[in-house]
Amino acid sequence: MPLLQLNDVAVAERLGPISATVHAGELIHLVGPNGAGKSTLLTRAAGLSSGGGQITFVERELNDWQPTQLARHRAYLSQQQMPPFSMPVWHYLQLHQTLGPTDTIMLDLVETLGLTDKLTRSVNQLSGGEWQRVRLAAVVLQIHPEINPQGRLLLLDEPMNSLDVAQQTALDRILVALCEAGIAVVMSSHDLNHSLRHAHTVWLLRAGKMIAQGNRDEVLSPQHLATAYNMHFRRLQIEGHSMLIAPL
Ligand SMILES: Nc1ncnc2c1ncn2[C@@H]1O[C@H](COP(=O)(O)OP(=O)(O)OP(=O)(O)O)[C@@H](O)[C@H]1O
Repeated sequence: MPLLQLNDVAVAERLGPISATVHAGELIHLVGPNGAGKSTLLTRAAGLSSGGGQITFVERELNDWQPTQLARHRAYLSQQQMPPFSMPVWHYLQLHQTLGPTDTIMLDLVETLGLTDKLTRSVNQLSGGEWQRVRLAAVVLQIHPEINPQGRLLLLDEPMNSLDVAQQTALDRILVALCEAGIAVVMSSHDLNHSLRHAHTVWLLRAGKMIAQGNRDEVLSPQHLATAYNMHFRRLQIEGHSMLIAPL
């Protein structure tokens, strides 16, 4: 039984119709050119925008969920925005925990994301990458299986934005651990080589339509990518890894 089922989902003329499924523990990368509809699809899947088609989440129509109940089951990270307020990092993180005594888990996560020395700093005095990591910690805490047994789904709009390579790797490890614990993750990305290496499933969008979905090796083929980006890609094998190169 899918965790999330999208049936002919559309948003005015901007998106769709798109049909796709998300299963527990699946790591899905949503890729495609600028304006393809990735953010629009994520807001629909998060229940934050409306439009045509039907979305079922945990066997119930998404429209039927109460916002507070939905917030216990899925977390959503929008694209980077600077904080419009002043508040210590630790306070911002505590606001996002829905259940139980959680300090140890919060501190572990904060350490993994390199934020331990930023806990008392105000969120509006962080660098762009530090604020992005605080926002990521907050949504991970919201659906963390050891804090919130109802957590099911994490939707992330370009989560790697502003993160250096070490922080990207730390986030990859966190996402793998969440998936192993049964959380499904759907994240948009512009880094095709990252998706080729880490995604379980790839959804490739262009102009609001899903042009391919499924196994990363099949979806991220030069043929599909040429359709999506109007560019010629080559796939090379380097030290056992498949890599995409777009010649100039
Ligand atoms: N609020 C809005 N009102 C009208 N059109 C919008 C709105 N937001 C986005 N669009 C349009 O919808 C289309 C899809 O936008 P969306 O932000 O979902 O794309 P995206 O794939 O996330 O792009 P990017 O990679 O640039 O972040 C684009 O043509 C965009 O201009």
